[in-house]
Amino acid sequence: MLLTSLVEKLDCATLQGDLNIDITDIAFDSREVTKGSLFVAVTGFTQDGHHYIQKAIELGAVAVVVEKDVAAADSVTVLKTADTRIALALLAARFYDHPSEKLNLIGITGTNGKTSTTYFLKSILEQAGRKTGVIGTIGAKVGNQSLKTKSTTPTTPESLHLQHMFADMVESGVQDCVMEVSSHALSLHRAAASRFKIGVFTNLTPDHLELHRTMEEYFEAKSMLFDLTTDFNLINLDDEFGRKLSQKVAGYDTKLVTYGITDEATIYATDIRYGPDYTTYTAHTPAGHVDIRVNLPGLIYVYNSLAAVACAYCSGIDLELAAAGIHAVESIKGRLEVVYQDEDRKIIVDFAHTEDSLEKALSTLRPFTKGRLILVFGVYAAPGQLGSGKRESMGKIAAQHADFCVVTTDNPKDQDPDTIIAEVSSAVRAAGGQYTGIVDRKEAIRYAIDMSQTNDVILIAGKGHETTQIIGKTEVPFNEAEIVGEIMAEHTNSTSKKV
Ligand SMILES: CC(=O)N[C@H]1[C@@H](OP(=O)(O)OP(=O)(O)OC[C@H]2O[C@@H](n3ccc(=O)[nH]c3=O)[C@H](O)[C@@H]2O)O[C@H](CO)[C@@H](O)[C@@H]1O[C@H](C)C(=O)N[C@@H](C)C(=O)N[C@H](CCC(=O)O)C(=O)O
Ligand SMILES: Nc1ncnc2c1ncn2[C@@H]1O[C@H](COP(=O)(O)OP(=O)(O)OP(=O)(O)O)[C@@H](O)[C@H]1O
Repeated sequence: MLLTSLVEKLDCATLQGDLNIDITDIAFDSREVTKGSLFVAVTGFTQDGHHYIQKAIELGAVAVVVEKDVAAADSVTVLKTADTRIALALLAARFYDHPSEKLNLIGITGTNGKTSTTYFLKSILEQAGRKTGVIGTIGAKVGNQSLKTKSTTPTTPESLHLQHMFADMVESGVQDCVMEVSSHALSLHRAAASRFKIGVFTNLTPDHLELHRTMEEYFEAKSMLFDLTTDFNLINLDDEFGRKLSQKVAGYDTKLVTYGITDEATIYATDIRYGPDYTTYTAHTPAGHVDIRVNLPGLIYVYNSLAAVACAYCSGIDLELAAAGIHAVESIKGRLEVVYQDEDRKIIVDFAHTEDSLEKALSTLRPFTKGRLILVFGVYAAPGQLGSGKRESMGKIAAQHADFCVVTTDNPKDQDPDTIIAEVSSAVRAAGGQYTGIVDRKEAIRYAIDMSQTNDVILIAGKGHETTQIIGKTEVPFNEAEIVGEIMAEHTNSTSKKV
């Protein structure tokens, strides 16, 4: 594509060089530059792409987009713009011919529930016979086929990769794409230049405050999705920030549809009944009502599946198909997943890693726990005041809702595990909880299993579907379902030896 056509809509100044040159590819990482590329220099958190311009030119870049004044060889064209992350998104969308506009693109944002809602919605769309793409924490998929991505690809990929994925989906005949949109992605403009038919807001509770600093900033970041939607803004009316958002977008051209468990919402649930491993309810929409059975326990799965029903309604899908789609989801990896069960105990793995989700996971399990509720958990949070706040609040929730806590590591990264555990344990103690601290997460799980008795339920919270722990800069394999299996096999062997 000619550079002049690529930058047609970009607000930029030409500092040097010719615009009538052919651009064969775009890169924001010098290591990925190929001959004929346009290199976009991004100012990062740890590095500065402007320092890699020379490297990019050596690898074949013929043009560079910058946001700072830099010296570059006369042989390349240099364009300057105010924000290169925004420029990257606009250029990528143009390069791939605006693929998001050719999809029924549904973006889901919120602190919790994005992945689960995505699972339900994908299943509904497939029941309706539509070829569906998914982009999120579980990777990028078309049907059951995973798209190739780097292991470091975030929940919401960088704009260049995102537009490439959309283009591949369009080419392979995908009609609907369901995508998790993180607040990081919105703040860093990864989704800018994407057009969403539907935007969904699940909820907002404290998380990621190392990036957003205050809840207000976090809310503003999440709200950015609703400036990118064209047809429907679908918002959880029972969430405090959902209400605030619905007031904010009420005057927008995009239609506001709310969901919740009171008939104040456009789409709402009644007759909710909970079982140990399922939930049933009736979903009411302006197109009629339908009985829903979700194969997961708890109110949060009423909300997540109701959000999916609401998307189905907005996409013109028959409500019976929506119900069938939700019923077809047998389980979700790492979401209240029962990884072991015998007549004595039940062991559950869940991705709860915020105070709100931990409280909800424990309260969901409590009514179906005849013995004790034993919690194994860790807290990863930024150093300093913000991090300490998260450790304190999660420790308090744990003490209030679990009968015994085994405090361990989550992803300690470069922070001292003993300090993290001491901070969490002190919050558990202050709230009157029973606990022990064990740094090694596998040993912590073993401790919980060893202390468990008939009718106890063990909840291992924080890692969910993840299969590694990040300790220092190293990713160590850590598959909780397998680890529980190993420990239980050792138990069975030692019991049978005694017999
Ligand atoms: C904190 C954060 O979001 N970081 C993102 C940010 O990285 P950064 O600013 O640190 O980049 P950097 O390493 O400083 O490099 C700056 C620039 O120099 C370039 N560079 C660097 C080295 C080199 O040799 N050559 C070169 O050109 C880099 O490609 C980059 O463009 O910009 C990068 C490029 O745009 C992103 O890939 C990277 O996301 C990383 C992978 C990440 O882990 N992000 C997480 C925190 C994230 O986004 N999480 C959300 C939240 C999920 C949730 O809800 O839990 C997500 O969507 O996954
Ligand atoms: N609607 C909800 N409200 C509160 N907590 C929830 C809700 N849905 C799920 N959770 C909790 O949050 C955890 C993560 O759920 P899910 O993966 O669906 O959210 P997510 O938004 O994709 O999270 P992340 O951005 O961290 O990947 C679950 O394991 C569960 O404990």
